[in-house]
Amino acid sequence: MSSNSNISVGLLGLGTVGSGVINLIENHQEELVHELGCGVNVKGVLVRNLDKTRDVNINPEYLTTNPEDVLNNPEIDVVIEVMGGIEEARNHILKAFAAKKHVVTANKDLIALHGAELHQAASENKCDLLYEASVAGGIPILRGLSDGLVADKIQKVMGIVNGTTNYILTKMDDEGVPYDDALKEAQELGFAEADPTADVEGLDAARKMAILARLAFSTPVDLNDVEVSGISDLELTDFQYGKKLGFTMKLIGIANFDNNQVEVSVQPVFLKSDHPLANVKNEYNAVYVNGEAVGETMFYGPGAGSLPTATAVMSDVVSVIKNKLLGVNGHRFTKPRFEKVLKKPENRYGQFYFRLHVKDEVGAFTTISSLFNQLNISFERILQAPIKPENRNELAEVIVVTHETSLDKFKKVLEDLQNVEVVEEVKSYFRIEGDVE
Ligand SMILES: NC(=O)C1=CN([C@@H]2O[C@H](COP(=O)(O)OP(=O)(O)OC[C@H]3O[C@@H](n4cnc5c(N)ncnc54)[C@H](OP(=O)(O)O)[C@@H]3O)[C@@H](O)[C@H]2O)C=CC1
Ligand SMILES: N[C@@H](CC=O)C(=O)O
Repeated sequence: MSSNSNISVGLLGLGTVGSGVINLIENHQEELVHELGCGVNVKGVLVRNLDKTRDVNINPEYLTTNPEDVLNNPEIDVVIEVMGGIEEARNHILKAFAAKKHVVTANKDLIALHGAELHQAASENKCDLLYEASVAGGIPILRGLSDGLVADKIQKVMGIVNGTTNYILTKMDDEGVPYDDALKEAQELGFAEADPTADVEGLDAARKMAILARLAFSTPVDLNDVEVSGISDLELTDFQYGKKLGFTMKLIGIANFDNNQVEVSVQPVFLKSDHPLANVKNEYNAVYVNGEAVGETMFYGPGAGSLPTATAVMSDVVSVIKNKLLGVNGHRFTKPRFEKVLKKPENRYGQFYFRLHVKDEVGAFTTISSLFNQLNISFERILQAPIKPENRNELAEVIVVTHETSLDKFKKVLEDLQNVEVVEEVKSYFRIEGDVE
């Protein structure tokens, strides 16, 4: 320990999250002292550009472009990685462990890909590795799973785990803001990743769902096991039909575990308007966790942004320091309990929405209905409208809302629709969620 009064931390990164961490350390020092019995100091901050104007109060002497000034600084006990990226961050963290420093990170890209390796390195060096901020920003969801619900058997985790896309979808749906403008706002507010493709294509949410599924189900889910689709090619027409049908569009992560089989996906989903997640707006996230004993729980809060994310980082820093002060190794990684078995499509169920462009001719509708009937997929709702008045006799837009069916039947009917002559084009299709169960 650097001294028996204050504890020193070093940061890798001083952007949106790093600045929030500095702010919290400065403005909540009394809370930290009360909780820990000592203060928390910052003794080194790695940045890329020393000349950048920073809106945080940091002694310029502590800024450096040399990672060794943090990783091998004998005064620093805890390294906080908030620089993002994968390879460099991974190397820095491995070096920090080798120098017997504990690590707190907000980096879901890294944990989703190299979590097992980093846990191993932490264990070998008797160091802590904590990453509460990596999933759902300011919501203490990882601690909720690993502490609060640790004695339960978790069956389902479902939620909105990306702030940027939720912000974009809310703006598009509620205010009709065009996609590009809404994305720009989310970037300006510091919610988006350095490359926002990861947000809008669903990859950021997929990384978080992989981390959640591993922790909730104790099975080694990989990023590759998560089926992903994003929001970048959504059309306003579907939002409009959604409104008519009482649905709200959200990017939803779904992870289920039953009979020791797992399924994890991230996709734009139509939520029925009474679904509790339908009213989670802007950068807010919410995660449902269903456990065998506890039943339904919901975790809700800001999923991105400087101070909310810094709160999660600092909760880990406080845990690590408490472990240090108590002289215990708080590294809580346990090997997965269950071998990974992915659920087969015939055992996965959902309700679906299709938007079809159909040739407006006699018998077309009967042909389409028969494709669904052959697979025993029944309809909950059907809407039909001409595409444009001048095309009245050529194409009609048909919206089909099915009852629940298996994923293999959904895939089969989708293929059949794409191959039948009366269907000019399958314009879009989405999963629908009615209940949390
Ligand atoms: N923004 C958010 O709301 C959330 C972000 N996260 C995660 O937190 C991490 C940080 O995100 P965020 O703060 O938004 O990112 P920013 O892009 O705002 O900040 C990154 C910081 O790291 C520094 N940096 C980046 N690469 C290097 C490098 N190679 N060498 C030295 N310094 C480097 C930058 O230096 P410089 O300032 O000189 O350019 C900058 O200070 C990411 O892993 C992100 O996924 C997690 C939850 C929420
Ligand atoms: N880009 C992420 C930041 C937090 O993890 C998001 O928008 O959720």
